Amino acid sequence: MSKLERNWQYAEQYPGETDAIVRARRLSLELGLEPVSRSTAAQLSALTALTRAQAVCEVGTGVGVSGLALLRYAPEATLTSIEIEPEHLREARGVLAEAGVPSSRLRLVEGDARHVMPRLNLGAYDLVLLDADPGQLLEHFEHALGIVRPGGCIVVPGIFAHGRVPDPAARDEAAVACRDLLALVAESPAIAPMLSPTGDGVLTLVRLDG
Ligand SMILES: C[S@@+](CC[C@H](N)C(=O)[O-])C[C@H]1O[C@@H](n2cnc3c(N)ncnc32)[C@H](O)[C@@H]1O
Repeated sequence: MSKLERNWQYAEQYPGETDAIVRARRLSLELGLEPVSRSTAAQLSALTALTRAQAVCEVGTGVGVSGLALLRYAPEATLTSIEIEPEHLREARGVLAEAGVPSSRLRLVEGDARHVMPRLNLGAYDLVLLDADPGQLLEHFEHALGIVRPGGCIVVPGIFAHGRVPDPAARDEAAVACRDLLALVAESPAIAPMLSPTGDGVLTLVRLDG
């Protein structure tokens, strides 16, 4: 194992998780879903604490690993979470209820994010997590940019598309979409981008004022 791989593995094993997140992670893997990694979950928890988040939006609920992480240190926050698969949303509802998250802090929306996001309030969210279909990433990003407040952030886990993005020979839909987003935000005067190798890559985009 190389030094970089050891660093990565250490960072992934470092964060402690609540019992509820551990249970959700197990369920998620049983259902064949890919939840955010441990270190990514820790970053999400810290980001909502850092931004003192009141309103968080998530695209791709899965069964709730990232949702629990987003709410972990944000006692004031409400989570709007969008999921296209009714079965995933049903499991997530159970996971979040069992974890003791009051229903008043949750808005779980069943539907395609491409149709749901345009109905959300503009500039109203402190943090928007995009963790759904990478092929639709650019479309989700355009909507996210509209609903995040200035100074808030958009977080995209899995931005390396299972390690294919850094491989120039990889030209599948997900890798191309991730590369296109990375190129777009690198040029944008409206965004401060931060790329981290956590998990399968986490791209954090701060929407600048103005
Ligand atoms: C990687 S999983 C999400 C994992 C979750 N964020 C977690 O950490 O537990 C991706 C989810 O996005 C959902 N999804 C895919 N396309 C979607 C869309 N257009 N709108 C809403 N949800 C979508 C899938 O059904 C799946 O549950």
